[in-house]
Amino acid sequence: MSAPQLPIEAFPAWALLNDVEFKSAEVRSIEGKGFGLVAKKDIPGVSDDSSSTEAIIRIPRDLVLSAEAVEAYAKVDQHFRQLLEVAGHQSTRGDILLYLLTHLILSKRNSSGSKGCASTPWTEYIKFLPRSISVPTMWTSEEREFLQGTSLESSVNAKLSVLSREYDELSEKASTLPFWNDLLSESGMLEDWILADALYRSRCLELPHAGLAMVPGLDMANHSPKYLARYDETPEGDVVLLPSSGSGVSSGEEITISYGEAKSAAEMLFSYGFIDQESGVKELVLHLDALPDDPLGKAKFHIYKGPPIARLSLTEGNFRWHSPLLYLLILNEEDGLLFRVLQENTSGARELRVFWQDEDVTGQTDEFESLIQDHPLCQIFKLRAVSVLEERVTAQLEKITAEISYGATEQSQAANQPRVECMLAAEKLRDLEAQILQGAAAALENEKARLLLDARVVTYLGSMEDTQNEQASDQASNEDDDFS
Ligand SMILES: C[S@@+](CC[C@H](N)C(=O)[O-])C[C@H]1O[C@@H](n2cnc3c(N)ncnc32)[C@H](O)[C@@H]1O
Repeated sequence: MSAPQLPIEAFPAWALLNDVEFKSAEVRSIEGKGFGLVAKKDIPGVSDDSSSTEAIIRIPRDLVLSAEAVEAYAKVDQHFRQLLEVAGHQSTRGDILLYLLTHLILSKRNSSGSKGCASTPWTEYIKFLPRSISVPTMWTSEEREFLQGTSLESSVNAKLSVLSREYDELSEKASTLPFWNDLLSESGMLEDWILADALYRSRCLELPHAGLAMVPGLDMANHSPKYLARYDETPEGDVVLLPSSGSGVSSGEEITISYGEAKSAAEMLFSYGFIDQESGVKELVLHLDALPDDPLGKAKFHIYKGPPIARLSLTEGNFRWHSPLLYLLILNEEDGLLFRVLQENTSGARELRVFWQDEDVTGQTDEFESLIQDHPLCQIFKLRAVSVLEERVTAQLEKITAEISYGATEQSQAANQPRVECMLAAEKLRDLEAQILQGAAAALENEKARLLLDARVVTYLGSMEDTQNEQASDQASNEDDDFS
């Protein structure tokens, strides 16, 4: 059974009952975006004295779903307290997800008349939230195939594996609690966990004091790069939505906020389920593997604690890349990179450590770009990094430009058919990423050509060639000897 929903017409009553002030905005349906906030009168812009700027909406502190609110709920509900004790306290996200899951379950059980956990304003509020969110973790497996060749192909599959593992761990930990054991064994619970994650990802924001949080009412605001409002916390901890510029908002206009100005198309689709047409951010993340036949590959991935990625960006035609890991991946033992397993004197535990030019750099594995700076072969190392990245970019470009068959058609709104909107979102991502990869391939080719002209690289490659020629002639004369 899926959790029941309330019509949005019931929202003003919920807001009134819970002291949420909607002074100059209301929730309305917005074409192609679900619900959104719309100005119900002209809203003046920010005045010079910002303390006199009137809030568009105000949400009392008690309704904000933050780490603090989860703890407070655990104090009033013993079932939730037990769940939090066995499976919570690992991250704010994890605790908020437990709260959302509890409230999704609660909203179903209340409607079927049985007892559950203590009700809160979120028990009703959660019924206004969508049950299907356009983030790719909620796409069907056929719809996810549209992402083939994009940077989201592997990330979405990896995220789904993590969600499934998280749910198994939760069920395992809660199996000692009869109340939760019964509930979590019901069918459809993994889907509710995936829904809770999608709700959190697409609606959570960072407040200056409360930290990561979900704010009912404010989370009805849609995103625009030309946003008209911003949120803040008052000294009392209430959350307010304020006009963000001097020009204010006209009556009937949609009141948008910014979900982050530097997010790439893939990040927007992954977290919010749409790609912002107007965004100028052209960025792409590529996952990196160990180089083929690198005997140190496993050790490098073990010791490197950052994400195994290369970040590519195109800004006004200028290409940049950033990948601390890549500089570690291209170094070898002959260059002066060494791994050692050391034993801790006190605990006896064994620990892997990495050395560069005999210096222990275990704590600096993301600093190899600067660690190699003074090395005589620095330009050679850079050439290796650029060549490896160019190969990775070319391989991705081949994948992304390969034909994929779209099962969706204009009539595909029929049950179980892949949805056209998923196909269109994936196509948009594919086009944007192909553009970035093409720009990257051309720029890396130029960077490689420039490095190949560097005097130190020319000397080094020349000396390598001489050595190879000598070895070849030695081998040839040995072979002559053999035949004589
Ligand atoms: C914080 S909620 C905003 C309220 C939401 N529209 C609703 O109906 O509940 C974020 C979600 O709104 C939608 N959204 C926000 N801004 C959008 C935009 N510019 N274009 C399309 N969808 C948008 C996306 O589905 C996103 O996951």
